[in-house]
Amino acid sequence: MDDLQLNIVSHIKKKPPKKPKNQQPLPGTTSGYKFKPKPDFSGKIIARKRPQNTGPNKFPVKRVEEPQNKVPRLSQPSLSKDSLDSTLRDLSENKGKFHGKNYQEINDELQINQKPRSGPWISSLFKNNPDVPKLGQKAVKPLIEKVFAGKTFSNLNIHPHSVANLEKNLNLKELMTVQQKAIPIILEGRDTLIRSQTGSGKTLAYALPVIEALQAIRPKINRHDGVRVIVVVPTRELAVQTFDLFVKLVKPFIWIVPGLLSGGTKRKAEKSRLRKGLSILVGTPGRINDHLRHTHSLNFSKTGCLILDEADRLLDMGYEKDVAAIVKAIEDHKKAATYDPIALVKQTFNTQKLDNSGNKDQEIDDAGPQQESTNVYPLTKVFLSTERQTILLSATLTKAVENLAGITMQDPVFVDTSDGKTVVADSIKQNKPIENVQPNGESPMKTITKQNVSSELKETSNSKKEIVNNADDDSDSDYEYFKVQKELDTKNIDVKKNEDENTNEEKHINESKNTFVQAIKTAIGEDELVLPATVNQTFLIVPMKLRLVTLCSLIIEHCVLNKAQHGKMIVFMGTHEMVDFHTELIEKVLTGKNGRSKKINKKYKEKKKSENMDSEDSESELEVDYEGSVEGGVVPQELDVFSLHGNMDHEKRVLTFKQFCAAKKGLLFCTDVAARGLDVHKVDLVLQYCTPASATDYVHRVGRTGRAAQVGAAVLLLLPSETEFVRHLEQKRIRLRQSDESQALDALRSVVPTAPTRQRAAIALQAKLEYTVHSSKEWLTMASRAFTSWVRFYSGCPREAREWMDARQLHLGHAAKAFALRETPAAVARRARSDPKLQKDRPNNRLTVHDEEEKKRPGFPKMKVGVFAHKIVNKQSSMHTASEFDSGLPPVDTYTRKIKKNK
Ligand SMILES: Nc1ncnc2c1ncn2[C@@H]1O[C@H](COP(=O)(O)OP(=O)(O)OP(=O)(O)O)[C@@H](O)[C@H]1O
Repeated sequence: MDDLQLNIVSHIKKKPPKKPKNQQPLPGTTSGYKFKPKPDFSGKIIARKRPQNTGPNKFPVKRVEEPQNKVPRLSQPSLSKDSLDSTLRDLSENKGKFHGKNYQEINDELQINQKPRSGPWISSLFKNNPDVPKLGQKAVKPLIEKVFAGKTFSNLNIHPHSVANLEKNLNLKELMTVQQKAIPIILEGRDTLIRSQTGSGKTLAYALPVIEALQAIRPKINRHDGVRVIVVVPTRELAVQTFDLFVKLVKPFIWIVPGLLSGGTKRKAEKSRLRKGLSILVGTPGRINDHLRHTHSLNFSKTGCLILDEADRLLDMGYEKDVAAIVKAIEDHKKAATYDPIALVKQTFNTQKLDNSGNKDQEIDDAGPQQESTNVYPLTKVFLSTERQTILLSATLTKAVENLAGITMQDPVFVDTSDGKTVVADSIKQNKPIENVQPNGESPMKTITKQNVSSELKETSNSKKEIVNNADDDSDSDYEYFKVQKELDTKNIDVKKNEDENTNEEKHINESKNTFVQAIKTAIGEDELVLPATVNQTFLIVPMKLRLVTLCSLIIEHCVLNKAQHGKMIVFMGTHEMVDFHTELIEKVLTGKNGRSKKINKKYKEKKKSENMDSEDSESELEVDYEGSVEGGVVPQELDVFSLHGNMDHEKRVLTFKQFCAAKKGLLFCTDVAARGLDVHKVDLVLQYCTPASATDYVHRVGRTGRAAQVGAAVLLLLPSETEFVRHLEQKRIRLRQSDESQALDALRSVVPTAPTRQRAAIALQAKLEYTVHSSKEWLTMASRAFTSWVRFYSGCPREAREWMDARQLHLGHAAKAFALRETPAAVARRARSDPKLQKDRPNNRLTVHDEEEKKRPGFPKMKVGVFAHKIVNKQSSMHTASEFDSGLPPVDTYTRKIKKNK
């Protein structure tokens, strides 16, 4: 890779390869070093081994006389016969170990003890890089969504206390488009599928009507009644954020109690919270399901509303089993509760009262006299019936969401807010009447069926059993069960329809159902994605070796030099190992602060600044910077660096998120775990350091900026081999502008003022980064781990993404440089293999995964992968999950076994 590498290699006695006699030298091969043509770099010749002081240098450097005591060269170990004998003895006695140390330890020691060569630092940073193509822009007209509706909350006819609370405590006055469209529909009690761009206020669009409907229930709801609303979100941070919003919204209605169940926290505390009772439950699917199995006080018999936020992500992440279990639990608990005649009579009585009066003064309230009148919404009646409303939301829809909608929703409405095709597609034109609960627990619709077509019902129940049995035989999954239920329901509706004299209405329903299906199909089929128009989207094509210095430059430019802005920046990376490594390295090198887990070699900490500081020679100035600034940083210490990924300790994760939200300036390195739903105030730059695996991921990552019509910027860092992704985005109507990569390093000159050019500044910074990484074994291990995880992530990307993420195009030697490593990829991989951390099993994001318990779970043992959607979705999903929680591949041993097998 470079000079240092060659020195290290020289220590390991290698057997010279056998040369066949009279062999002619290969073309492109000189006696000193070998050249090998690389197919990726369009005919360019790449030096595999760099010549040492041979040939003319592009940047002629002045050789400085080497002081004797400054940087000793590593001398070739001379082995006498005796020492060779003892070495061999040692090797045989210690099973491959050399003087009690294994090869890896010796190599690491060499790497750490390796001092920079005296004389000017010769860098290969700007050599042998592939050309950066200039991509022309295609004529793409992005879809635009109007964010604000131009109306106020008082236009919604909601409780005046809510309006006042929104205005005073949340500082929200004007309605957003999605809120204006969705809130009345949700209040009608209709199942709703909502698609609107990131940061467009979807959370409030469902939270507000749900609270409105709950506060209108009389007698007032009691926290011991059981959970009324369940909100399922894919990540813990989003759960915390959503819960916080509910807490703010229920302030005027203190009898409504929201609660949070998110993974990573103590189950005991959550259990006691559940025992006390919750009206609104916000949580991650795994944890909710966990409590369903272990906490008896969790009761869904009165749950009237199920909300699945970021529905596509929930399915992508492989949570379909958990979502199915939650839906099934609601239905089961509701069915079980219908056998309580007293509760039913009470419920029916209350519903009738609401129907008849709507006037609160006449109501009997257990909680005491009422102070004000309330509206009674159809959704309130849903809460008092055995019905359930389902709301699905996302900024991006997938086929899997359509399937989920088909299975879990009844007569749904589709709300899409993108301009030009704003739809509120209704599956029935008239509102579906909400049926009152009958004392026997059946809805009137079913009662009619019972009275009039008893034989039909017999047949139905037989067929129900039959189908359920079949489902048991075939696949025990809850989804199969729901599909069956759905079929039966449709059958019931058909029976009713046949009896209905009004055939015109039936036609009406069918037509409008088609409108809904059509609208969803169009939304998914057209494959068009919408991003806030206020986000300036650009991309930078940067050769592999320059990625790390470019990252530093962008951070300095944005978080340090840019005084006008708030300077909050999010950097998305592929794996959690990368996040950890970059957080520590950037913090150490740029700010000079020590991260949490570093145990830097004291020997190097005590290193003094170079004596050559005052030299006038610009080349040696670079040297000075390189040798002298390992201790301190290059930017002010105020820059706070945070990291967030799924492999972090829960408390640390939540704390980091809150700290980053509260910080005025800051830099967050994260995986895709932060890509969904997170609403961090005033993030003005999103940098995608690793290319996303899909256009959808791109949209959600970019969506962390430019929220609620604020201005933002998004930069996508691409390798020259990844440019196809820009075309892929253009097909989805996303337009990006190419930035000039030559200017991307400009900011570095401000931190290396002695450097005459930006290239020189980049070389100096790269040297500092490399020197830091090679200063201790911990650093080397961390860098190797990050490098290996990235290679695995890249080569394990979903098939669809291979169009732009082709692992065959990678130059791994260059990639190692982007992780500040000077070794060959093979040596890096060897170190990573010897790292015990990588031998561990992958975490799988589940709180309690007891195989035995899993087997006992009703419905799940025979769950088939891909029940929801076709196989590709599942394959992609495993990758999505991996990118968040892990390096992306199975544990090392499985991986190696696979490779061996393939060979
Ligand atoms: N009516 C409003 N007026 C002004 N700001 C609002 C309004 N409603 C919501 N917001 C703010 O808009 C921001 C984004 O809202 P929210 O997180 O609900 O967006 P979202 O559509 O769910 O985004 P994502 O798709 O990324 O999850 C929040 O900071 C929220 O406080």
